[in-house]
Amino acid sequence: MILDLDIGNTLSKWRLKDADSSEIRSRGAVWTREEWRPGSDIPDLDVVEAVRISSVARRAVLEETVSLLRRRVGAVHVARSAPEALGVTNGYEEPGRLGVDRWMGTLACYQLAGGCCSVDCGSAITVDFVLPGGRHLGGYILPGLRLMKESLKLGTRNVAIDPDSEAEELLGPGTRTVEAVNHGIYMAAVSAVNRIYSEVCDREGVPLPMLLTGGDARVISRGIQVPHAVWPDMVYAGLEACFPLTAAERAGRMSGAPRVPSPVSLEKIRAGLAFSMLL
Ligand SMILES: Nc1ncnc2c1ncn2[C@@H]1O[C@H](COP(=O)(O)OP(=O)(O)O)[C@@H](O)[C@H]1O
Ligand SMILES: CC(C)(COP(=O)(O)O)[C@@H](O)C(=O)NCCC(=O)O
Ligand SMILES: [K+]
Repeated sequence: MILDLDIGNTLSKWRLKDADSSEIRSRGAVWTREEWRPGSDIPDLDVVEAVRISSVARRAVLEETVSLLRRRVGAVHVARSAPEALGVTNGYEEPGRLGVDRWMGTLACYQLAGGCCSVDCGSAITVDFVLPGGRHLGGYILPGLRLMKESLKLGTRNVAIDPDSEAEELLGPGTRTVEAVNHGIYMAAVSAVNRIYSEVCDREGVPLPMLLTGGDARVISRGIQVPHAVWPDMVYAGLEACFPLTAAERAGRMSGAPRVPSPVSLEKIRAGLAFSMLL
C-alpha cells in the first residue's frame, strides 16, 4: 500500500492506495494540531510500503511525522516547491516559498489541462495560474471561509456553511447574525475568485480551465460563474505526478481526475468584466 498525506493548516488528510491495482482503499482526516497515532488516526503502517507527503504545517510537525514514518516505512517521499517541475516554471521570486500544496495542485492541473487556474479552498483560499506552455504566474491568497468567520468573533465559528445550500440562497441578505455572516463571507470568497479569474484571463489574453479543490470546494463551486470542475484529490494527484509509483501513475493517469472543463471565450470573460465595472 501507498500512504499519501496532505497536511494542511486545519486538517491532515490521508489516503491508502493499492500499489498494484492503483485503487484507493481508504481515506480519512485528523485535525493537524493533534499528534499522529498510527493504527487509530491513520492506518496501520505495517501494510505501507511507501509514503508521499505534502505538508504546509509547521516544520516541526513535518519533521516529527517524517522521522516517525522513516522508522517504519521503506520509502518516504516529501514534496518540495521547486523552480521547475513537470514542464511548469514556478512564478515565485523565491520558488521554495510557494506553499507546496499550491505547487502540487498546480502541477496536477497542468498535467491534466495544460494552462489552468487552480483554486484550493482550505484554511486559506489560494488561486494560482499557469499559462499554456507552463509559465506559472504566481497567485492570490485570501482567508478561507472558516478563518473569515472566526475573525468576526460573532459566535458563528462552529456553524459551517451547508455545502448543499443553493448559491442564490447564500448570496441574498441574511436576516439573522449567523446567516448575515455566512452570506457575507460567502459573497467575499466567490466574488474574489470570479473577479481574479476574469482579471487574469483578460490580462493574459487567454481563457483557462478552472479546477477547484479543498474542504470548501463544493460550496464555493456553487458561486463560480465560469465553467470549472471540482477535483478533491488534486493535491494527491500532484504527489502521484511527482513520485509515480504504480503502473497507472507511470502512464500519467491521476486518480479522480475530472473531465477538463472547456472555458468560455475570452470575449465573454471580457464582456462580464466590463459589465461589472459599469455597475
Ligand atoms: N468536516 C469538516 N471539518 C473541518 N473543516 C471542514 C469540514 N467540512 C468543510 N470544512 C472546511 O474545510 C476547510 C479545511 O479544508 P482543507 O482543504 O482540509 O484545509 P487545509 O488544507 O487548510 O487543512 C475548513 O477551513 C472548513 O471551512
Ligand atoms: C497559503 C497556505 C497557507 C494555504 O494553506 P492551506 O489553506 O491549504 O492550509 C499555504 O499554501 C502556505 O503556507 N503557503 C506558503 C506561502 C505562499 O504560498 O506564498
Ligand atoms: K488552501
